[in-house]
Amino acid sequence: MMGSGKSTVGKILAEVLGYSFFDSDKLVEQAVGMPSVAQIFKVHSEAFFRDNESSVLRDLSSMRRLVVATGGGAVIRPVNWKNMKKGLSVWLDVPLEALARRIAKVGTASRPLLDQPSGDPYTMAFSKLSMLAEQRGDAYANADVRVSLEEIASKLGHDDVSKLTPIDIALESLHKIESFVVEDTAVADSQTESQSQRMHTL
Ligand SMILES: Nc1ncnc2c1ncn2[C@@H]1O[C@H](COP(=O)(O)OP(=O)(O)OP(=O)(O)O)[C@@H](O)[C@H]1O
Ligand SMILES: O=C(O)C1=C[C@@H](O)[C@@H](O)[C@H](O)C1
Ligand SMILES: [Mg+2]
Repeated sequence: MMGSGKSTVGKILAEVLGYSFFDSDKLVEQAVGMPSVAQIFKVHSEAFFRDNESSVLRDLSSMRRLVVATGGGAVIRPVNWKNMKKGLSVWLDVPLEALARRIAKVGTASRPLLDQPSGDPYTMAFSKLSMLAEQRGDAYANADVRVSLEEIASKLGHDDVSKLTPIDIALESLHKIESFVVEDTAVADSQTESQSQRMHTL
Protein backbone atom coordinates (compact mmCIF):
# COMPACT_ATOMS: atom_id res chain seq x y z
CA MET A 1 0.00 0.00 0.00
CA MET A 2 1.10 3.62 -0.45
CA GLY A 3 3.59 4.71 2.17
CA SER A 4 4.20 1.17 3.47
CA GLY A 5 7.95 1.52 3.06
CA LYS A 6 8.49 -0.30 -0.26
CA SER A 7 11.17 2.14 -1.43
CA THR A 8 12.89 2.47 1.96
CA VAL A 9 12.92 -1.26 2.80
CA GLY A 10 13.43 -2.32 -0.85
CA LYS A 11 16.65 -0.31 -1.11
CA ILE A 12 18.02 -1.94 2.05
CA LEU A 13 17.14 -5.43 0.77
CA ALA A 14 18.81 -4.71 -2.58
CA GLU A 15 21.96 -3.53 -0.83
CA VAL A 16 22.13 -6.55 1.48
CA LEU A 17 21.49 -9.00 -1.37
CA GLY A 18 23.82 -7.20 -3.80
CA TYR A 19 20.91 -6.77 -6.23
CA SER A 20 19.86 -3.75 -8.29
CA PHE A 21 16.94 -1.67 -7.05
CA PHE A 22 14.11 -0.33 -9.22
CA ASP A 23 11.10 1.75 -8.31
CA SER A 24 8.31 0.99 -10.77
CA ASP A 25 6.62 4.42 -10.29
CA LYS A 26 9.90 6.08 -11.33
CA LEU A 27 10.24 3.82 -14.36
CA VAL A 28 6.70 4.72 -15.45
CA GLU A 29 7.58 8.44 -15.11
CA GLN A 30 10.65 7.87 -17.31
CA ALA A 31 8.73 5.81 -19.88
CA VAL A 32 5.99 8.45 -20.18
CA GLY A 33 8.48 11.35 -20.00
CA MET A 34 6.74 13.13 -17.12
CA PRO A 35 8.23 14.20 -13.80
CA SER A 36 5.63 12.70 -11.45
CA VAL A 37 2.90 10.08 -11.11
CA ALA A 38 0.58 12.88 -9.99
CA GLN A 39 1.09 14.67 -13.31
CA ILE A 40 0.51 11.47 -15.31
CA PHE A 41 -2.83 10.99 -13.53
CA LYS A 42 -3.75 14.64 -14.15
CA VAL A 43 -2.70 15.01 -17.80
CA HIS A 44 -3.64 11.48 -18.92
CA SER A 45 -5.64 9.24 -16.58
CA GLU A 46 -5.32 6.50 -14.01
CA ALA A 47 -5.99 3.90 -16.76
CA PHE A 48 -3.10 5.29 -18.85
CA PHE A 49 -0.84 5.10 -15.78
CA ARG A 50 -1.96 1.50 -15.07
CA ASP A 51 -1.22 0.40 -18.67
CA ASN A 52 2.28 1.83 -18.43
CA GLU A 53 2.75 0.29 -14.99
CA SER A 54 1.81 -3.14 -16.38
CA SER A 55 4.26 -2.81 -19.23
CA VAL A 56 7.07 -1.72 -16.85
CA LEU A 57 6.37 -4.74 -14.58
CA ARG A 58 6.34 -7.06 -17.61
CA ASP A 59 9.78 -5.76 -18.69
CA LEU A 60 11.20 -6.07 -15.15
CA SER A 61 9.90 -9.63 -14.82
CA SER A 62 12.41 -10.94 -17.33
CA MET A 63 15.36 -9.54 -15.34
CA ARG A 64 17.32 -11.24 -12.58
CA ARG A 65 18.90 -10.23 -9.28
CA LEU A 66 16.77 -7.16 -8.66
CA VAL A 67 14.44 -5.77 -6.00
CA VAL A 68 11.42 -3.85 -7.30
CA ALA A 69 9.33 -1.42 -5.29
CA THR A 70 6.07 -1.73 -7.21
CA GLY A 71 3.37 0.90 -7.25
CA GLY A 72 0.90 0.32 -4.41
CA GLY A 73 -1.94 -0.33 -6.85
CA ALA A 74 -0.14 -2.93 -8.98
CA VAL A 75 -1.97 -5.66 -7.04
CA ILE A 76 -5.32 -4.89 -8.69
CA ARG A 77 -4.47 -6.36 -12.11
CA PRO A 78 -4.12 -10.14 -12.46
CA VAL A 79 -1.65 -9.69 -15.34
CA ASN A 80 0.70 -7.88 -12.94
CA TRP A 81 0.57 -10.88 -10.58
CA LYS A 82 1.52 -13.15 -13.46
CA ASN A 83 4.67 -11.05 -13.90
CA MET A 84 5.35 -10.40 -10.20
CA LYS A 85 5.13 -14.16 -9.54
CA LYS A 86 8.17 -14.68 -11.80
CA GLY A 87 10.00 -13.42 -8.74
CA LEU A 88 9.17 -13.56 -5.06
CA SER A 89 6.61 -11.04 -3.84
CA VAL A 90 6.62 -9.39 -0.42
CA TRP A 91 3.63 -7.63 1.17
CA LEU A 92 4.59 -5.01 3.73
CA ASP A 93 1.50 -5.11 5.92
CA VAL A 94 1.33 -1.82 7.81
CA PRO A 95 -1.72 -0.72 9.87
CA LEU A 96 -3.68 2.02 8.12
CA GLU A 97 -3.24 4.41 11.08
CA ALA A 98 0.55 4.20 10.70
CA LEU A 99 0.31 4.70 6.92
CA ALA A 100 -1.90 7.76 7.38
CA ARG A 101 0.52 9.19 9.97
CA ARG A 102 3.50 8.77 7.64
CA ILE A 103 1.64 10.20 4.65
CA ALA A 104 0.20 13.16 6.58
CA LYS A 105 3.75 14.04 7.66
CA VAL A 106 4.98 14.48 4.05
CA GLY A 107 1.67 15.61 2.49
CA THR A 108 -0.45 13.97 -0.17
CA ALA A 109 0.55 16.01 -3.25
CA SER A 110 2.66 13.18 -4.73
CA ARG A 111 -0.08 10.58 -4.19
CA PRO A 112 -2.98 11.43 -6.53
CA LEU A 113 -5.36 8.84 -5.05
CA LEU A 114 -5.02 10.42 -1.60
CA ASP A 115 -4.76 14.07 -2.54
CA GLN A 116 -7.45 16.32 -1.11
CA PRO A 117 -7.54 20.10 -1.43
CA SER A 118 -8.76 20.61 2.12
CA GLY A 119 -9.24 18.93 5.47
CA ASP A 120 -6.98 17.55 8.13
CA PRO A 121 -4.22 15.58 6.28
CA TYR A 122 -4.26 12.60 8.71
CA THR A 123 -8.05 12.21 8.65
CA MET A 124 -8.23 12.58 4.86
CA ALA A 125 -5.37 10.12 4.25
CA PHE A 126 -6.86 7.62 6.69
CA SER A 127 -10.31 7.73 5.14
CA LYS A 128 -9.00 7.37 1.56
CA LEU A 129 -6.61 4.58 2.53
CA SER A 130 -9.49 2.72 4.25
CA MET A 131 -11.55 3.00 1.08
CA LEU A 132 -8.71 1.69 -1.09
CA ALA A 133 -7.98 -1.13 1.34
CA GLU A 134 -11.63 -2.17 1.18
CA GLN A 135 -11.74 -1.98 -2.64
CA ARG A 136 -8.55 -4.00 -2.92
CA GLY A 137 -9.87 -6.66 -0.57
CA ASP A 138 -7.29 -9.35 -0.07
CA ALA A 139 -5.33 -8.53 -3.25
CA TYR A 140 -2.16 -7.89 -1.22
CA ALA A 141 -2.48 -11.36 0.33
CA ASN A 142 -1.54 -12.91 -3.05
CA ALA A 143 2.06 -12.12 -2.15
CA ASP A 144 4.39 -15.03 -1.41
CA VAL A 145 5.50 -13.45 1.84
CA ARG A 146 3.63 -11.23 4.33
CA VAL A 147 5.68 -8.98 6.59
CA SER A 148 3.40 -7.70 9.34
CA LEU A 149 4.67 -4.67 11.24
CA GLU A 150 2.33 -5.52 14.12
CA GLU A 151 3.94 -8.96 14.40
CA ILE A 152 7.47 -7.52 14.33
CA ALA A 153 6.57 -4.92 16.98
CA SER A 154 5.13 -7.57 19.27
CA LYS A 155 8.17 -9.83 18.73
CA LEU A 156 10.52 -6.96 19.62
CA GLY A 157 8.40 -5.88 22.60
CA HIS A 158 7.30 -2.52 21.16
CA ASP A 159 3.82 -1.22 21.88
CA ASP A 160 3.68 0.74 18.61
CA VAL A 161 4.78 -0.03 15.04
CA SER A 162 6.18 3.50 14.74
CA LYS A 163 9.10 2.34 16.93
CA LEU A 164 10.26 -0.04 14.19
CA THR A 165 13.18 1.06 12.07
CA PRO A 166 13.47 0.25 8.35
CA ILE A 167 16.35 -2.12 9.31
CA ASP A 168 14.03 -4.07 11.70
CA ILE A 169 11.56 -4.45 8.85
CA ALA A 170 14.22 -5.39 6.28
CA LEU A 171 15.64 -8.05 8.64
CA GLU A 172 12.22 -9.60 9.21
CA SER A 173 11.60 -9.52 5.44
CA LEU A 174 14.84 -11.43 4.87
CA HIS A 175 13.84 -14.06 7.48
CA LYS A 176 10.44 -14.49 5.90
CA ILE A 177 11.94 -14.69 2.40
CA GLU A 178 14.42 -17.33 3.56
CA SER A 179 11.63 -19.44 5.13
CA PHE A 180 9.58 -19.17 1.96
CA VAL A 181 12.49 -20.24 -0.25
CA VAL A 182 13.36 -23.18 2.03
CA GLU A 183 9.72 -24.36 2.09
CA ASP A 184 9.30 -23.87 -1.66
CA THR A 185 12.48 -25.85 -2.36
CA ALA A 186 11.31 -28.67 -0.04
CA VAL A 187 7.97 -28.85 -1.89
CA ALA A 188 9.72 -28.87 -5.28
CA ASP A 189 12.13 -31.62 -4.07
CA SER A 190 9.29 -33.80 -2.81
CA GLN A 191 7.44 -33.33 -6.10
CA THR A 192 10.54 -34.36 -8.08
CA GLU A 193 10.96 -37.37 -5.79
CA SER A 194 7.38 -38.58 -6.17
CA GLN A 195 7.59 -37.99 -9.93
CA SER A 196 10.70 -40.14 -10.19
CA GLN A 197 9.05 -42.81 -8.01
CA ARG A 198 6.09 -42.84 -10.40
CA MET A 199 8.44 -43.17 -13.38
CA HIS A 200 10.15 -46.05 -11.60
CA THR A 201 6.83 -47.81 -11.01
CA LEU A 202 5.86 -47.37 -14.64
N1 LIG B 1 9.91 2.14 9.37
C1 LIG B 1 9.55 3.38 9.15
N2 LIG B 1 9.22 4.18 10.17
C2 LIG B 1 8.82 5.45 9.97
N3 LIG B 1 8.72 6.04 8.75
C3 LIG B 1 9.04 5.28 7.70
C4 LIG B 1 9.47 3.93 7.81
N4 LIG B 1 9.69 3.43 6.57
C5 LIG B 1 9.42 4.45 5.73
N5 LIG B 1 9.05 5.56 6.40
C6 LIG B 1 8.66 6.87 5.85
O1 LIG B 1 7.35 6.71 5.32
C7 LIG B 1 7.23 7.35 4.06
C8 LIG B 1 6.89 6.31 3.00
O2 LIG B 1 8.00 5.40 2.85
P1 LIG B 1 8.39 4.88 1.40
O3 LIG B 1 8.52 6.02 0.45
O4 LIG B 1 9.54 3.96 1.56
O5 LIG B 1 7.07 4.07 1.10
P2 LIG B 1 6.53 3.54 -0.30
O6 LIG B 1 5.77 2.32 0.01
O7 LIG B 1 7.65 3.41 -1.27
O8 LIG B 1 5.57 4.72 -0.70
P3 LIG B 1 5.00 5.13 -2.15
O9 LIG B 1 3.60 4.69 -2.14
O10 LIG B 1 5.09 6.61 -2.19
O11 LIG B 1 5.83 4.50 -3.21
C9 LIG B 1 8.57 8.04 3.81
O12 LIG B 1 8.44 9.37 4.22
C10 LIG B 1 9.56 7.28 4.67
O13 LIG B 1 10.63 8.07 5.10
O1 LIG C 1 -1.84 2.54 -4.49
C1 LIG C 1 -1.92 3.11 -5.61
O2 LIG C 1 -2.88 2.95 -6.36
C2 LIG C 1 -0.79 3.95 -6.08
C3 LIG C 1 0.41 3.89 -5.44
C4 LIG C 1 1.59 4.66 -5.86
O3 LIG C 1 2.77 3.88 -5.67
C5 LIG C 1 1.47 5.11 -7.31
O4 LIG C 1 1.67 4.01 -8.17
C6 LIG C 1 0.14 5.75 -7.57
O5 LIG C 1 0.06 6.91 -6.80
C7 LIG C 1 -1.02 4.80 -7.25
MG1 LIG D 1 7.92 4.26 -3.18
